[in-house]
Amino acid sequence: MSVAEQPFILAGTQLGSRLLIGTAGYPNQRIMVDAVAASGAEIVTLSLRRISLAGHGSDTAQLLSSYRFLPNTAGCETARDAVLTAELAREALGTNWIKLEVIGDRETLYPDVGELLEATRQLVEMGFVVLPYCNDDPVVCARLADLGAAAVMPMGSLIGSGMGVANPANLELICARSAVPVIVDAGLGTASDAAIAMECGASAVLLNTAIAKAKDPVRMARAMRHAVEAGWDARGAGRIPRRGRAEASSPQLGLVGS
Ligand SMILES: CC(=O)[C@@H](O)[C@H](O)COP(=O)(O)O
Repeated sequence: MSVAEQPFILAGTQLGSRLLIGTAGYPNQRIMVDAVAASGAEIVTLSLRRISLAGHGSDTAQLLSSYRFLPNTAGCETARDAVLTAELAREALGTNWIKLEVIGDRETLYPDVGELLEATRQLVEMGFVVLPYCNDDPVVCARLADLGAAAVMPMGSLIGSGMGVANPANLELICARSAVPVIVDAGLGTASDAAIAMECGASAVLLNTAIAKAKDPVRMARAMRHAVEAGWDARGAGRIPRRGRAEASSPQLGLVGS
């Protein structure tokens, strides 16, 4: 079944696209808007720091008003900060969906797992739809799902690194076990990385830098759209097993001399 035929259900909402994209770091707003359109994404992330709370000017939220917003708690380092940021985002954007980032290390931007679990617990209790960015660790992902996260968002690799899916074996394990959708978030650098994430069994991918910092962001957004669809279809189609020997792809029987 192709992407178009099989809907993606996230927190009870049916979505046609399995690509979520970030809105930061584009050369200018026009390119950002065109890239978002080319990606086919329905959900865009917004950092609260970039939303105009004053409600004037062509801020990012106004330009993207036809999309579903996923505010994120980028820059938060404690559960307390993240909960406060989520409450402000709900007020500013009128959505209870939140991409939860609680960073534990400023150099690697790795999550602080303890604070992340605590923030998830509190936000779920407060009625938020929580989508936590987390380590590619099956135990952490299971704990987040147990706490009521609507999806888990394990890292492909370090945010902004473009290193792709650093640990496909972990990702396959997470996808095979997860009770909630798995959205691979961060580190994807090009279209093949997005396809690999989907082939590992992810329900969707979230990315920003690979598109925003590409030489041609609109073209890369289109490539990502196709890659996510191709990866989903390939996963559904079932890949052939890897073999350490050749096997003729054309039948040999009946050939003269065989
Ligand atoms: C947009 C967003 O939410 C980022 O914080 C996210 O983690 C994306 O990472 P990349 O920029 O590596 O795609």
